[in-house]
Amino acid sequence: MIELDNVAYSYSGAAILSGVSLQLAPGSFHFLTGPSGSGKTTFLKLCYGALRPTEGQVSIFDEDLAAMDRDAVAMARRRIGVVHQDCQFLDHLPVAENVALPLTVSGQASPDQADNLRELMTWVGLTEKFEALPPELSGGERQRAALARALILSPDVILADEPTGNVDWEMSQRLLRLLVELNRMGKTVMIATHDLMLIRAAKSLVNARNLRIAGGTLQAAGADL
Ligand SMILES: Nc1ncnc2c1ncn2[C@@H]1O[C@H](COP(=O)(O)OP(=O)(O)OP(=O)(O)O)[C@@H](O)[C@H]1O
Repeated sequence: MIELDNVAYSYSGAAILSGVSLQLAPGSFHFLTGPSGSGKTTFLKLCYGALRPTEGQVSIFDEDLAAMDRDAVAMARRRIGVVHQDCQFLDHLPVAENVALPLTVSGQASPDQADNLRELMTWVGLTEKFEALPPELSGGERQRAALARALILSPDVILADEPTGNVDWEMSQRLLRLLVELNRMGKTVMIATHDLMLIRAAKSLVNARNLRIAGGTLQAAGADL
């Protein structure tokens, strides 16, 4: 689905990642850990074409990112749901409109999708929050709304950047169960997280591959997780 081959990335000459190779196979489940500032968000951005590698090759759904123009990247992005670390809501729009925003932006809003939106809001447990504004949500509600927005275009791949940041353990487990359920439906999932307890909790639910970024390279995470 997504493949990185010997990828390097630098911000204005400052090297962040080098020699990174990975295949995200259909239906796979990955955790990505690493110290703060090690490059997890950068790695996810390379996976969904928000950044182009300084060296090496990124392929998204079998297309070489280097050969894709903005429209082609935008089309591919519709198949990748991203849960951003900071949620990135428009605070003046009700939660349901924020969740539906990818539909509106991609010109796909239709009456059918109103049902889809309702179903999704129910699935993440936010039926009561349709009309609420984002600042009125709790941390866990924000994270679930961010997940719903990432799913509104029925993506094949879900990339979640700290989806359980700032929520309690019960909510973390609830979010994990939602992501595992999506994986059981056949979706490819990658979760970047600092939360090693979450990774341990996932062991009984899903056969995940655990990766770690350290010293600018991507490695298999140790058995100590
Ligand atoms: N737009 C940018 N311009 C310059 N440097 C950046 C930019 N974005 C990130 N960086 C730097 O790149 C490095 C990796 O950042 P990144 O956000 O990928 O790390 P992270 O592992 O996701 O961190 P955290 O766990 O704290 O979210 C950091 O040193 C960061 O300061």
